[in-house]
Amino acid sequence: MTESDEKPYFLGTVKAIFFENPENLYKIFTIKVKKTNTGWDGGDIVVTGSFGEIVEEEEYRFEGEIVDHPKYGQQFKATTYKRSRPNGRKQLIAFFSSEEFPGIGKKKAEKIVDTLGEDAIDKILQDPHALDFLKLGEEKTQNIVEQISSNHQTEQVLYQLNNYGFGPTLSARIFQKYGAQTLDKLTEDPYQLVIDVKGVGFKRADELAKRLGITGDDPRRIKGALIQMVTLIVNETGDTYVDGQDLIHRVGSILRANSTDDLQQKLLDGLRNLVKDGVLVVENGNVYEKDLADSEWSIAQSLKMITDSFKGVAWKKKAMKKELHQIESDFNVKYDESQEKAIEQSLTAPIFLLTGGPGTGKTTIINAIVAAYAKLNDMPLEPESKEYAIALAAPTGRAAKHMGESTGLPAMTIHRLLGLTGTEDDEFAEPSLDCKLLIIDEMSMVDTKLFKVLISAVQPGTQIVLVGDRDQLPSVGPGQVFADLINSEVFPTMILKNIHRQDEDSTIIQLAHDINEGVIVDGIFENRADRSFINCNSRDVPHVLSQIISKSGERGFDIADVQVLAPMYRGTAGIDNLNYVIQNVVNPMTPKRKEVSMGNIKYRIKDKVVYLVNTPEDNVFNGEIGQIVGIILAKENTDKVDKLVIDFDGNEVTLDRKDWLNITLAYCTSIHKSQGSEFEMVILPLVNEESRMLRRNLLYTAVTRAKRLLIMVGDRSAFERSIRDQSSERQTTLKERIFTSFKIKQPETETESPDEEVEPEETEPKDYRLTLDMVMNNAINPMIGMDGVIPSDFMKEDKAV
Ligand SMILES: Nc1ncnc2c1ncn2[C@@H]1O[C@H](COP(=O)(O)OP(=O)(O)OP(=O)(O)O)[C@@H](O)[C@H]1O
Repeated sequence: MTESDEKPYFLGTVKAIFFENPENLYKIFTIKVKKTNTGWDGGDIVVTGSFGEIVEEEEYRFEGEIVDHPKYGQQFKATTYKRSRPNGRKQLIAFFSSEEFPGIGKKKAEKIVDTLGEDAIDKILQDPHALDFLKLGEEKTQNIVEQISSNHQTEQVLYQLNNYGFGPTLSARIFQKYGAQTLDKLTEDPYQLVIDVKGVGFKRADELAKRLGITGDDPRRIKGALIQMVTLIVNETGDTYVDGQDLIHRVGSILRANSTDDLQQKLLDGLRNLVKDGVLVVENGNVYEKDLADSEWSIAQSLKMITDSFKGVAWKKKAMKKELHQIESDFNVKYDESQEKAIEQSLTAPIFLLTGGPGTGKTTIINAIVAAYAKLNDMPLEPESKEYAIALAAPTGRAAKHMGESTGLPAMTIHRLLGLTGTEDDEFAEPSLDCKLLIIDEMSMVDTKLFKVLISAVQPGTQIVLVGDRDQLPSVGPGQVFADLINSEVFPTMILKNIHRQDEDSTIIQLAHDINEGVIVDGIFENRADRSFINCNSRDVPHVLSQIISKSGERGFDIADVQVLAPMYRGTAGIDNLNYVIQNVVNPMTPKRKEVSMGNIKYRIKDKVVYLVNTPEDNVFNGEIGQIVGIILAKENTDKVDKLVIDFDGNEVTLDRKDWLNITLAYCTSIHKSQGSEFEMVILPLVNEESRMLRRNLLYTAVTRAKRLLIMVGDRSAFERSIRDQSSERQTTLKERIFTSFKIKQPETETESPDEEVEPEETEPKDYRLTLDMVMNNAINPMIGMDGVIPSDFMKEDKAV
């Protein structure tokens, strides 16, 4: 279709930008066509692509291709673009006097063109002092020069990133990170991207490196592979460190293609340099991301500070006993022995841990603690009052809501409490909490990094109560903070065992407790009033689920109360397919309905969706479930953008298309995501194909989400396997950090004989672990971690290895 060998292009003036994603620079706008080689004669055309700054009413040249969008028809998908330089005196005067350059009116613009001529722009780009004659003052002149050159640079950089194969999102992130220096940084060391830019992995950096001629065992390549592998492994396993031997082995095999005999030595050198640069930490043969290593130390030290700064309580034990009796009478409850002890300990200890399965009274105890604390400390239980200093928080929006409802007091997500945004900015946040009593619910979901920020924010003298169920799934992010704190036995802890929920017909809670004990009871697959099991293979799961859901209405369940929980996204019985299937059963498309799509997902009014990020400004948080109540198409609103209106439990939020990546369908969600939420009816499909995921804590977590009805579907053996297989503990060193900070002698490990003096290793290293240890032991300052602040130049005294 082109008239010449030139790439297809359009030259035209931008009329209206009607979509703009600030995160990835993706834009959609129309242009008034001035010239093209495509033969297009359809008038204005819609242009899409990722662009730096695009100014309306300005002229650009776009290269790319015409595509046929299934819904919007023919558009021009631009891969590169260039702002047309204003041409001739008239255009140049209009350019300089435009709104882009405040302070320059028509007179001054004329003066610029008269003085610098028609190549004024080039002259300014080459010589930042070219405009000095205008005598606008240093700052103003500089602003104008920067504006002109930044337009110029952004275009160049994005063009080059596109050539390097980066899509719009990554290009934007890279550009935001390095700015004008992007191209220099990339050519110098493309692997630095792995460290600096989220979303760039080793493979991507490696492809770029290859184009730049960096291959084989180049130290930069080794460094990139090491750092990426550590991140990959900790996120995959949930451990806070990686075994050094394993790391060297795995990285070695990635780089194998060009391996040389001394690759191993080079890997160790690479590791040492990363330690020197403060990116990784090595200790006892284990390799940590610096941030995770620091977080563990920081947690331990904060806990110690909180413990040390607690000066005891101002009231007598007798007063507490009396108050508890009063509360029992007010709440009409008689606490059992362990519950009573839990309340007493939480009121008298600086840090108290409370764990228990469903129905053991955790919420009941939180209520008692709050009431007793307020009374004993003469604090009004009125959040508006100046003296009120209790903070209640949980890791998810739903859990926080539950906490708020059951206490009648304000409760919020930990992110909100700390003023975190859930974005990369949080890395630099240093929040401070001014409460006197802090209670965290669903503590098992809190990961190492979040707990570090939370506990660092606590001020001396604050009392802390951490509540959760240690047998549930651990946090999504690395670490198992709650389990580690309990296992350390450093803090007073109560494990609640008695089930108090009084419902005669309820067998779900007992089932959950049996599962937790690893007991495969005879009755598990028998039908009861509140639970049943349907045996079928994975192929039949979608069909069986459709049937159950169609009939759930007859049993009095609204679809909002029915939640399907599954372990994995892929597969016939996976979350993605089940969402698709269920949506077509409960909310099918009909010819007159509105429907919008994002990727493979279609959205209709009434669809159940889940929010995937934290947006405190809209009061919606990760994991919250809502319903689509409105679809406003681009042509129906002045913003010219498709919008979804979603009702999150009374909080209506409007999401522009660019934000739709923050939601997904929620008829079926992952068991991991369901933590901290409860549902009237839970349908739980488990099949043998998911064997990699099937563990006791997964099944236990899923079953404990069901309040009134639980329907288990799938392979009987998949359920049995889940009950039998306990997940292995995550590897962390938080407990050891706590022991060190609290100066507690570490228990001897099993391999060491307590009677024998361990002789220092004198033989030649036999394996990677010893080599690594030797290398690193020479390199590491013996004070490493002792104060939680590891100086970045601690390798300065480094000896040659
Ligand atoms: N000592 C008690 N005597 C009588 N009833 C109790 C007692 N403790 C708790 N309960 C009741 O048992 C039920 C479960 O208690 P609660 O909700 O506090 O448990 P939980 O551990 O928070 O459970 P879940 O995690 O499932 O929410 C509630 O109805 C509560 O009123």
